[in-house]
Amino acid sequence: MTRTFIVGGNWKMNGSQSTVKDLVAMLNNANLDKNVEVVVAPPSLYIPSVISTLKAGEVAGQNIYAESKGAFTGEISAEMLKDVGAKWVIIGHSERRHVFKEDDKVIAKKVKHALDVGLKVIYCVGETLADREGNQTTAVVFSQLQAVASEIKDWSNVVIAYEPVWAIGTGKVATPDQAQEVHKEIREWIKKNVSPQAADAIRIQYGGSVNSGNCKEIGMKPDVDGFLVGGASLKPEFVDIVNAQQ
Ligand SMILES: O=C[C@H](O)COP(=O)(O)O
Repeated sequence: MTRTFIVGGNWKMNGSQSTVKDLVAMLNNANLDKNVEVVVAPPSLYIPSVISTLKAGEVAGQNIYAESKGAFTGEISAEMLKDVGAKWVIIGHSERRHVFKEDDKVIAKKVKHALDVGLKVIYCVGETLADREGNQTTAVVFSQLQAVASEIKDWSNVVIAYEPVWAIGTGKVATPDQAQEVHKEIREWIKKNVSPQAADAIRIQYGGSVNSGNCKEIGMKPDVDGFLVGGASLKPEFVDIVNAQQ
């Protein structure tokens, strides 16, 4: 099966009204590869303005809370994202896991809730440097997948982002072979634990220090179906990353 390449730009907690406007204009004016799906995740406050101005792709939230509404100061819900027109949400990002101490249980609950509400999910998994050095990469990634598999059966609206924690924001990108090896293991896991059809269809992005210089080689690997880009998604080189498959 041909999987549509998908490139996400996670803007994290960066930008201002003016830089967000500039980024949207840059994307709208770029000649982006029509065969690549583009999703950008602005900070929540800027989501409505990006939705109303971006022509070049769809919009994601960077996080949600697992409940629909209520006394959860500071949080936003999947329903709210849906209400303002977002199509996607990123869940389980390494910064949510490590800075905000979200565990697999709450993350899995968020994935289920987002899918129930009708959002598509970019579900992030990945090992720390200590995990990798202790040969625990697949054990960690599989347990992150299992947590979600305990909550959902249908993975058709899920994209998996494999983001080794040691590669995020560090400039230490995984080699194409390292990325391929884990992506292949993830696909095998989906085959065994969900279904062969799901394994064939699911898209697996690589994230962690992706830039215009390294994306082509990683993107050529057979089990790499896109990227989740942080730092470089705030720069003009994001266009080169989207267009790297041409
Ligand atoms: O969500 C994106 C990842 O955390 C990657 O960030 P980075 O490209 O700045 O390393």
